[in-house]
Order: sequence, then structure tokens, then C-alpha cells
Amino acid sequence: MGAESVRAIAAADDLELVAELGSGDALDTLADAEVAVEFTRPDVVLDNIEWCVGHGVHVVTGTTGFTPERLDTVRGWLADSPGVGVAVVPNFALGAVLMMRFAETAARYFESVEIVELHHPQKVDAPSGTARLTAERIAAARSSAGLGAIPDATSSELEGARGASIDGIPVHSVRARGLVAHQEVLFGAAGETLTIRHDSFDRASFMPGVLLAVRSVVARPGLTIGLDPLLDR
Ligand SMILES: NC(=O)C1=CN([C@@H]2O[C@H](COP(=O)(O)OP(=O)(O)OC[C@H]3O[C@@H](n4cnc5c(N)ncnc54)[C@H](OP(=O)(O)O)[C@@H]3O)[C@@H](O)[C@H]2O)C=CC1
Ligand SMILES: O=C(O)C1=N[C@H](C(=O)O)C[C@H](O)C1
Repeated sequence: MGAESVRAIAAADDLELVAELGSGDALDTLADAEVAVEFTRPDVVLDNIEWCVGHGVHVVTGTTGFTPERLDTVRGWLADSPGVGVAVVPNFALGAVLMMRFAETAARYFESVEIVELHHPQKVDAPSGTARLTAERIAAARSSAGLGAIPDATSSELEGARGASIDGIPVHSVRARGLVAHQEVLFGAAGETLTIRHDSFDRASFMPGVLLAVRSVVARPGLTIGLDPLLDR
């Protein structure tokens, strides 16, 4: 993603690429940058954000592994640097953003829902950040609609067979050679199902969203979560 972003930024007429960093490089190289695009690993992303916020560099990150607690940590740093913006975007693909929006809309109408996310086998985290955010949004929509727990009579289970539970929504992770990034949200009600599916077949799918976030974050101090607030403006 870093290499793909470097190519996209270098090709954009209104942006200037000032640095490219890997794991062996000092963050000081970023001091002249207005915005840092951060695609690394869940175990290092917070240190990178802390450095950037402390040095007045806006951040666009797509790195996964963000929990509500980690987001609160970022909010705390931003409170001390009120002019700085950080955009944490679990999925930059427009279709994925819409898939989450449509799933949130459908959530109130269906008794059952499960998420299946499918990725390439190099992915280090499970479930995906996209699945996590989708589950959180579906759970919030179900709760405001007064829906209770998802019906499930399972009383005996091999551990993991029913997936991970995120805010009560079952999430299943598949890793297979040949996949890039895919997700299905399966809704069920009496006599019908609705499946909302998104497929990224190429990492080029993420670049329009990365560029949109880079252009937007400088005018959005504080924390922005997901691409949704940046669309339709
Ligand atoms: N939001 C979105 O739309 C998307 C998000 N992602 C997420 O982005 C993250 C990265 O994915 P991906 O690019 O596939 O992963 P890769 O493993 O291909 O790349 C990770 C990169 O992070 C670099 N890195 C590791 N540690 C540091 C550090 N301390 N400082 C600077 N750079 C570091 C590595 O550099 P080096 O090679 O020098 O070691 C490596 O190039 C994952 O969390 C993934 O889930 C992925 C796709 C889309
Ligand atoms: O690791 C990936 O590849 C991806 N990671 C993000 C996630 O975890 O949701 C976004 C996309 O699914 C690709």
C-alpha cells in the first residue's frame, strides 16, 4: 500500500511527494511534510501517529487494528495539538465505503446478520479493519432500532466455528491465495436473505480514497474515522 500510495501521490498534479519511509527510516524525514500517509502494521501505527501529531504533521492512515481504546489514545494526542488532523480509514475503496453504508441501512430490517471477510494470506490481522467497522455500525443501527440478540441456538461449538463476535455480530475471516480484499454482509429474515458484497481485485481501488483523504485532512482538525464524512461534500 505504501508503494502504491507513493505512485498515486507522485502522479497527482496538486500534490508533492516529499519523502518515502520504510521500517528502517527515521521519522525526522517527515518534518517538512504537511501530510503523512501511513500504511504499516497494527503494532507500530500508534507510535507513528504520536510522532506526527506532536510535530504538527497531519496523518492519513489505513493501517488496521484500531479499537475504541486506541482511537481514544489518538484523540488524547490531538487534544494537545488542536490544529492537527488524523484520518483513520479502515477501507479507502469507494465500493467498500458504500457497502458499509448500505449494510448500516439494511441492519434495522433483518433479524440475522453475519459478516464474512476474505483476504490474501499475507494479511497479519484478523478480522479486517473493514469488518470491525462494519460490525460496529451494524450493531449501533440494530441497537437504535431496538433489535435484540441475533437468533442462534448453538449450544455446543468447536471454538471459532461461529466466528469472532464484534459487538454481538459474528465475523468470519477467510485467508486464501488469489484473494485481494473482499467482504460479504449476509442479512436474514423470515423467508429471505440479502447479501451485500464488495470486491477489491486490485490495490488501485484504494488510491482515489487515499488522495481524497490527503486533500481533505488538512482542513479537518481532530479525528476523522472512515471515508464517509469526506464523501458527498
Ligand atoms: N485502509 C485500506 O484501504 C487498506 C488498509 N490496509 C492495511 O494497511 C496496512 C499495511 O498493509 P500492506 O501495505 O499490505 O502491508 P505490507 O506488509 O505490504 O507493508 C507494510 C509496510 O510497513 C512498513 N513498516 C513496518 N514497520 C514500520 C515502521 N516502524 N515505520 C515505517 N514503516 C514501517 C514496512 O516497511 P519495510 O518494507 O521497510 O519493512 C512495509 O513496507 C495493514 O494494516 C493493512 O490491513 C491494506 C490495504 C488497504
Ligand atoms: O490488509 C489488507 O489487504 C486490507 N486491509 C484493510 C482491512 O483490514 O480492512 C482494508 C482492505 O480490506 C485491505
